[in-house]
Amino acid sequence: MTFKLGLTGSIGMGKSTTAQMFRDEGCEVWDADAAVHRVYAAGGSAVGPMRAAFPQAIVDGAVDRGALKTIIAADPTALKTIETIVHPLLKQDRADFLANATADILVYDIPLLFETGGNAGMDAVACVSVDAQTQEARVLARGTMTAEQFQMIREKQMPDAEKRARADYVIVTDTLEHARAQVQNIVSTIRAGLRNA
Ligand SMILES: CC(C)(COP(=O)(O)OP(=O)(O)OC[C@H]1O[C@@H](n2cnc3c(N)ncnc32)[C@H](O)[C@@H]1O)[C@@H](O)C(=O)NCCC(=O)NCCS
Ligand SMILES: Nc1ncnc2c1ncn2[C@@H]1O[C@H](COP(=O)(O)OP(=O)(O)OP(=O)(O)O)[C@@H](O)[C@H]1O
Repeated sequence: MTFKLGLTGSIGMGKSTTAQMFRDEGCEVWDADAAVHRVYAAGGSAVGPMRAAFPQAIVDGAVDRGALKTIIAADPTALKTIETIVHPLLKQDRADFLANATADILVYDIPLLFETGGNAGMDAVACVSVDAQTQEARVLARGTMTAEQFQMIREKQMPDAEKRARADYVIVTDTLEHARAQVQNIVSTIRAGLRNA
């Protein structure tokens, strides 16, 4: 039997770092942000429809994320249009992952899991969380977004408190050691359940 665990959390809360910890425990991970990178790349399935909607976002045959962020900052409705184009294209990528997966626990790292109703297809959901100041400091330290761009993205996401309330597991990402211990606990609990199923 295969267990599907959704992994979600607001921007910069530590999803990617925590997803790697699940890989270290032998889980296989489908990463929605990485899938977006694949469809945006030259030759990717998003390039044609994105060119039609936002010609200025195409640079060297690929969707350019810097250009997209400028477009989103100038037009608050642009992100919705992008989602309408991109989200259906991720379905094939995700189906390919499932068809090739062999691990007992499959982790779906999806920032907008609750927002898109994707939690319905999961056996359980884990949410990464840390205090708002740490979240902002971590995102701005990456140097890929301005404070305004960060606030705009955060406002479009379900509040952290609501995500935590809806999740089966909350992983506090205050330190790497603490997060890893929580991941190991979750994996042990799920594997014990699989053995007894
Ligand atoms: C907004 C974009 C240009 C920012 O690119 P950038 O490389 O700076 O950031 P990255 O892609 O790593 O995303 C960082 C985080 O932003 C948040 N985020 C991204 N897209 C969205 C969105 N549509 N709504 C709310 N939050 C979002 C997530 O928490 C994500 O983990 C990019 O994320 C994008 O094109 N988003 C639209 C596609 C989408 O909906 N992706 C979400 C995964 S399903
Ligand atoms: N448990 C942790 N302890 C300390 N630092 C952490 C922890 N988890 C993540 N971080 C740090 O926080 C930053 C953001 O982490 P990460 O990229 O994993 O977040 P994310 O949720 O995937 O981000 P985004 O939603 O923007 O894609 C990184 O600099 C990472 O090193």
